[in-house]
Amino acid sequence: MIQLEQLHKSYEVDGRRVPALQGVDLRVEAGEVFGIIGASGAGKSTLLRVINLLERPDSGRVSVAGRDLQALDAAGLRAARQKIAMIFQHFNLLASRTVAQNVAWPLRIAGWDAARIGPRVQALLARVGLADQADKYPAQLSGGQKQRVGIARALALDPQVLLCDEATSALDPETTRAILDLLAELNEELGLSIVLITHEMDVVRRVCDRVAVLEDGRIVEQGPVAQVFLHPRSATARRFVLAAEHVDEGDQNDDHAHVAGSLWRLTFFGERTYEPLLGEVARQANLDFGILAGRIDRIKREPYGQLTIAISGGDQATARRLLAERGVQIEELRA
Ligand SMILES: Nc1ncnc2c1ncn2[C@@H]1O[C@H](COP(=O)(O)OP(=O)(O)OP(=O)(O)O)[C@@H](O)[C@H]1O
Repeated sequence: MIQLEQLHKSYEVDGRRVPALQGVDLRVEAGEVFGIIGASGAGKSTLLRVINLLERPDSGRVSVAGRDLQALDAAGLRAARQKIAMIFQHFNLLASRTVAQNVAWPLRIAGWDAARIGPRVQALLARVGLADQADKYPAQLSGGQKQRVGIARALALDPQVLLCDEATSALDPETTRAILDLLAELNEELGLSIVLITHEMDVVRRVCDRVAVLEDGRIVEQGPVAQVFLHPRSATARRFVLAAEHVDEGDQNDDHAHVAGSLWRLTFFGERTYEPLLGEVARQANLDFGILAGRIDRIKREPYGQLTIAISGGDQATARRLLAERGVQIEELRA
């Protein structure tokens, strides 16, 4: 669906070239929700804006739905962009227009008849839960409602791709969740491919299928969210995961240094997460364990659990075998 090859982009700042993208290769499949996570200045916005050529790369190829965007003339690019919609952190609504007029905007620009615009706008507003807000002005709406207007406007011309530029960063946690749920529904209902950029791993965990970690204009890690979230390989990915878990690694290491026994990190995935595995294995292997840290939650819809335990006594080899047989992944943090 989206294929980016060897993208390079730099900006000129005070006579110096500042690199923003340094050889990015990325493929997003049709119907996928793809997250790009990175710190401030990593190049996320630049990368997102290259996908619809709002930003032209210095070199590299951009192809969307099988079309090479750089080969299109102005009219061709305008047509292609109708299928690549975008929503923004600060919503970018027209303050002097009503909600309905904001949503109608792309339809008017695309030359729709007035008679078709009204029903289309009503249907879009109903879909995002704003059927009764059509005549309000943006200033009269909450942040979450403004983003819903942004989403309705983005969907107006039936896009194939939705680019989300930190779309929930200005929202509180509850509203963030509601907007992410809406995006997930639209992804499923419409088969819409979504690319979102964020600096929050929790956003990735809730909605994305795959994620790429961007650092200094380069992708340092990418893969399915479960893999990157539960077993991050790069220092950057690890930092984002720890931030999402509200864990201070230094404090945690200090705490664990005072605990006797072996330290294991266990990862459960899928429905097994809720089974009473640990007690059963401890009894069979005749060992004692204490839980030092842990979390049970979901990655998109899949439950997972990750527990750090201290083990003493018993038969560790048997415990290891029994856990592995039950699909639990074991990392030995300390023998
Ligand atoms: N229009 C511009 N002119 C000059 N430099 C720019 C411009 N846009 C981005 N940059 C620089 O390019 C680099 C990447 O910026 P970009 O905005 O893509 O990163 P980001 O990961 O989206 O950061 P943030 O989360 O802070 O928005 C940074 O060094 C930034 O200062």
